[in-house]
Amino acid sequence: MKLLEMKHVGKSFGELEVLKDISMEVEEGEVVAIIGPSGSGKSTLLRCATLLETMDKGVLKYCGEAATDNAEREATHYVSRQQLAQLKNNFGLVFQNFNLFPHYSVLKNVTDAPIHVQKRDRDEVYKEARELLRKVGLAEKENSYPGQLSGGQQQRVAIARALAMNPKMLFFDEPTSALDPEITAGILKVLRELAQEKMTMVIVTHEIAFARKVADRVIFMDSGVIVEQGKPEDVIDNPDNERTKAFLQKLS
Ligand SMILES: Nc1ncnc2c1ncn2[C@@H]1O[C@H](COP(=O)(O)OP(=O)(O)OP(=O)(O)O)[C@@H](O)[C@H]1O
Repeated sequence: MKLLEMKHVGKSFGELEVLKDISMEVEEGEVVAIIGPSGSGKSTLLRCATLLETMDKGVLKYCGEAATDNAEREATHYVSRQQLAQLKNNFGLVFQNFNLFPHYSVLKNVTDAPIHVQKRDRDEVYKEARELLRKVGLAEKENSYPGQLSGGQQQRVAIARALAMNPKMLFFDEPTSALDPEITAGILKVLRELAQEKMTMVIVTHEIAFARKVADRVIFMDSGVIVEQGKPEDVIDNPDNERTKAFLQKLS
């Protein structure tokens, strides 16, 4: 089953055309890494996929259900606000800067939205949240505040918080770029465990080694288009396209 479909997506900021006729799909259970040079449109694509940015053109679907009501390639109209809120329940988001509530404890950061937004049973949410904190290796930290944690620990709280909403898929925007390599390994471990449990994930990353280790499929973007995509061993180790080759060579 396709959890995410984007067809012929276009997005400009003023004169700057940032996404040019992008089409991509994500299958249930797949881990997709999006790589590419700075300014190639990776974050904008992720922001369009997660309804943080409106597209100018194109179709967006979650689990076959349209978030846009337009015909392909015509101006985009999103479904109603209420439907949008429901569609947002399909996915969780993890950002580079963690976005935790500084005045909430770790446990409250994880439980707040399931209780107050999803209106789920309090006891059940607390039980699940403690299990999630154990899973990301932070069981001992439930009463700490974000400011008392390292960057890597904060990022693991952010992952637990996203998982607490029971999403069908998780989107990550540069989850490790604020972290040093040793701490990145801890995040990689958590993501690999999630991948083993068949959590569907889309990860925008600058880190090619990270993409290679975690992704089933790598998408290389340049200047607002998808230039090449496939298995990490093909796209990263054996790219077909000259632009991909040039990008990877520059990094090595
Ligand atoms: N809200 C905005 N208003 C105007 N221009 C924007 C906005 N958001 C992004 N851009 C521009 O769109 C282009 C693509 O940005 P985007 O952040 O999607 O690239 P990226 O591939 O994620 O880059 P990076 O790897 O540096 O994060 C850049 O030129 C950026 O300056």
